[in-house]
Amino acid sequence: MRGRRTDGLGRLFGTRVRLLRLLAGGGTLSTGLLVGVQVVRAVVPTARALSVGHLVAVFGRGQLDWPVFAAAALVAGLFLIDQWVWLALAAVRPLVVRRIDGGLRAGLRTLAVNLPGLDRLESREFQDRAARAVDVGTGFGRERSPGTAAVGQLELVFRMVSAVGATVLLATFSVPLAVGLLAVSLLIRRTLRRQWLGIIDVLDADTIGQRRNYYVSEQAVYGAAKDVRLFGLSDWFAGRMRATTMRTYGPVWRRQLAVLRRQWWIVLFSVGAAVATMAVPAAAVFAGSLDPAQMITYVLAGFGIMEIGRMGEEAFDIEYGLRGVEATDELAAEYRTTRRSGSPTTVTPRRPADEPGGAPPTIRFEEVVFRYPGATRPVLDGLTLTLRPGETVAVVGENGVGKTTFVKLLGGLYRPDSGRITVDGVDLATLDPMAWRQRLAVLFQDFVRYPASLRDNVALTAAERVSGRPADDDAVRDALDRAGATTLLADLTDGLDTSLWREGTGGTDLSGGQWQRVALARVLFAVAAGRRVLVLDEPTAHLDVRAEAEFHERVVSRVRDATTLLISHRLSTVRPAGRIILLRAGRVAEDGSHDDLMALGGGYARFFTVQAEAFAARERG
Ligand SMILES: Nc1ncnc2c1ncn2[C@@H]1O[C@H](COP(=O)(O)OP(=O)(O)OP(=O)(O)O)[C@@H](O)[C@H]1O
Repeated sequence: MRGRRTDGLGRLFGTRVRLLRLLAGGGTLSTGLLVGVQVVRAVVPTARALSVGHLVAVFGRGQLDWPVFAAAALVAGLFLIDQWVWLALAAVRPLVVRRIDGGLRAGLRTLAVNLPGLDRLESREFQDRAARAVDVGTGFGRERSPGTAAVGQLELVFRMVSAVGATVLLATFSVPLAVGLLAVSLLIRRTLRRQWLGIIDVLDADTIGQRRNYYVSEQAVYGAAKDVRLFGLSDWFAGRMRATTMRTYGPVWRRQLAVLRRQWWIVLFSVGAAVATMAVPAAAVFAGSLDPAQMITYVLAGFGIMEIGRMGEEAFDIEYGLRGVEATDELAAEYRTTRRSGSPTTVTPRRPADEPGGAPPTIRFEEVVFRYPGATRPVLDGLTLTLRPGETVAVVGENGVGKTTFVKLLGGLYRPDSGRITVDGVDLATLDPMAWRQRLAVLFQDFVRYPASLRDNVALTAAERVSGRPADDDAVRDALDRAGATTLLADLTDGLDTSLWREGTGGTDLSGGQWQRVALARVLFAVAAGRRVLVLDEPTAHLDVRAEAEFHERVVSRVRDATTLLISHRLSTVRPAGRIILLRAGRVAEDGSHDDLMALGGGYARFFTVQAEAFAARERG
């Protein structure tokens, strides 16, 4: 809970102005229309009070002439306008809201994409803020976002204008009554706001609610669909959902009950204000100082003032959406600070890396130490290693020893805590990260299955090859062929144009092994496009035995002019590599050819023997 409401008036005013400024992002025409509608809504109550009073006055003359009809038409017209503005509001409001939210999200997207490393992106702080910034908070069945907050603020401004207009009108009869009614109404509003908005703090502090959505949608419907059916997990999911719903809404319901119990004095004040609104003008009529027509005008003006005491939805819109605006501002400010301070995630362009297509570089890890944020132990702990241009190096080691982490550091996705990584003698930290990455082609263990055509799935990661012109289909076919996906291509009815997005229209899906071949073709295409460091993290994990056996011959040995880094637990993938490195405890424990390491009789030899025995046993069995 942040206690924003106890902050000073200056800050409150500042945030309100910030919300109004957001309206500029809603588009000139739509925002202009919205303002127009709000002006009409603000004017209607006072105009209605005057027009009804006027109608009664002209009616009282006892003649059915044109002034009577004109006054009646005015009252009816105002009634109709009041109805129509709602229609206009329903059309324009969402447009303005979407535009404001879209603009803020686009800014956030740019910010996230431009953060060069993953460390900031993965930090809990960043993720909390990003989640808050794009949260549409459907807690009370109504969307709340920065856009709705800005529009709500505009609505509130005009509700105030409307109340002030009614106050001025009533003040022509009685200043104390007008000012008193306005003061009581504002007090009621302030109290209601304080009472009800506490609920937003309860919802806001709730991260379990987000997990609730996880049980309902993401996992239950798609990701875990097979498990749910095969293991009969639907009751488990439903139970988790019920439990998290109770944890989320239990406190909210208790808070709502507590607020309702405290409404008695608000009722008293409201009834008192309503009685005064009617009794004071009525007394003046009895005293002969006011005629009945004027009395109606002033009574209606009084009720017009009291309208501001009603806390509309806009108060929730403002308060909830403000959290998104604040989170967006905090992210933007933090990003600016990061740029200025030149911290490890700075995006300031530095020395250009060599262009793609040159010779493979010499890469050195010098005493590199790296620990994930929040982790107790370093994953890499004094890693020293040189990758010479054009060599094929296999990296092996137990699960979790840090092989993928090593690749992430090589890609500049994280920076070492100490030590350094050099590229042809130049510290990687001083290179332009984007340019450096254009020299790498990395197939991660958890490669991405892009919802796009087969052609795009292969060609899109070498954007420098295809940007501005259509992908070279021969090069795409060649990459697919080398990845062993020729049969797959032949089987697809639309060839390279086949959409691999099953959820999309006419799309198809592939098996795990087929996807792996497509992902492999992607990095081979990138190497053919000039990338000079090829990294293959478990590239044979999904392949069948024959494809695995052919892998070195078909794929690795045909890679020219690039350094190849192979990470695998499979001996047939690792063994033919010219050099094998065993990682242990965050450093290089063994380094040499297969024969060297077998002769050493250390960890690699044990790893090899266990696998070879298991394989032989399988063959015998
Ligand atoms: N983003 C992350 N944040 C925190 N810890 C992480 C993160 N990614 C990996 N780790 C931890 O770092 C360690 C090394 O992980 P890494 O993925 O590099 O291992 P690996 O050697 O590639 O393992 P495997 O053989 O199972 O693929 C593990 O203990 C893992 O839990």
